[in-house]
Amino acid sequence: MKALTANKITKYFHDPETFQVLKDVSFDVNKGEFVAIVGKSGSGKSTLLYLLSTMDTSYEGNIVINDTMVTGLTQNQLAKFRNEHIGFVFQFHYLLPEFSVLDNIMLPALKLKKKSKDEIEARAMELLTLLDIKGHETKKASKISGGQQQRVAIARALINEPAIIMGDEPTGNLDSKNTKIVFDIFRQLAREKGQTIIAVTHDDEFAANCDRIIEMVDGKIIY
Ligand SMILES: Nc1ncnc2c1ncn2[C@@H]1O[C@H](COP(=O)(O)OP(=O)(O)OP(=O)(O)O)[C@@H](O)[C@H]1O
Repeated sequence: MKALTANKITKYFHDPETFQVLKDVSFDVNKGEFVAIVGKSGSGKSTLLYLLSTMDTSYEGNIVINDTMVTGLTQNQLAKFRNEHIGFVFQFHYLLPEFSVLDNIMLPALKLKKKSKDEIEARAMELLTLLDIKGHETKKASKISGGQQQRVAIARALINEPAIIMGDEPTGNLDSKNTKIVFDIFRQLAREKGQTIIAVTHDDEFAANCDRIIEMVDGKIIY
């Protein structure tokens, strides 16, 4: 079963001059697959992930996620779709700095309103334990280290049990011990819960242990 299909994705940037950043990119990702996107700096990985995550809607081609054609949806429809189906871990994790670690993790689930506040808090505490950040839950997000913030962003991405988790260098700020913790969590989510993981990474070992590697060169998939 397909979790995501990208069909003939082409994108241009026009500043300072017109430049084709993605060239007719097509691929599928299966449900429960753990995929790494690799390639040299500037090859278009982050741009592609940004489109797949539905945050950027200016491209040609189309994207289907969980049987929904997301290309063409309105911004309101996309915001709702993202909160329900996609978890994000981006390089700049966009935590709310003045909110506590716990509130940051709980927020997407409180917005979704599918579970009670107590259930959401219990799940957030489980994630804190899993990611080895328990004990920091009442601190402001701005008052913990970069690596801890990264793990809070991962917990936040997982709270709604999204069908797809997308990460741009999800382990970029982490030491090898925490990289392994995060990798193992992703591995387990894909195997046991059928969640699909798509991660842009520069970490060769991380990529080599994924189910599949998608390699980009100059805006095209070559492998
Ligand atoms: N907003 C933008 N306007 C114009 N050009 C851009 C913009 N964002 C990215 N680019 C250019 O598009 C190309 C691809 O960028 P992208 O960030 O997708 O690469 P990447 O493979 O993710 O690189 P890295 O591994 O360094 O993160 C680069 O040449 C970059 O300079």
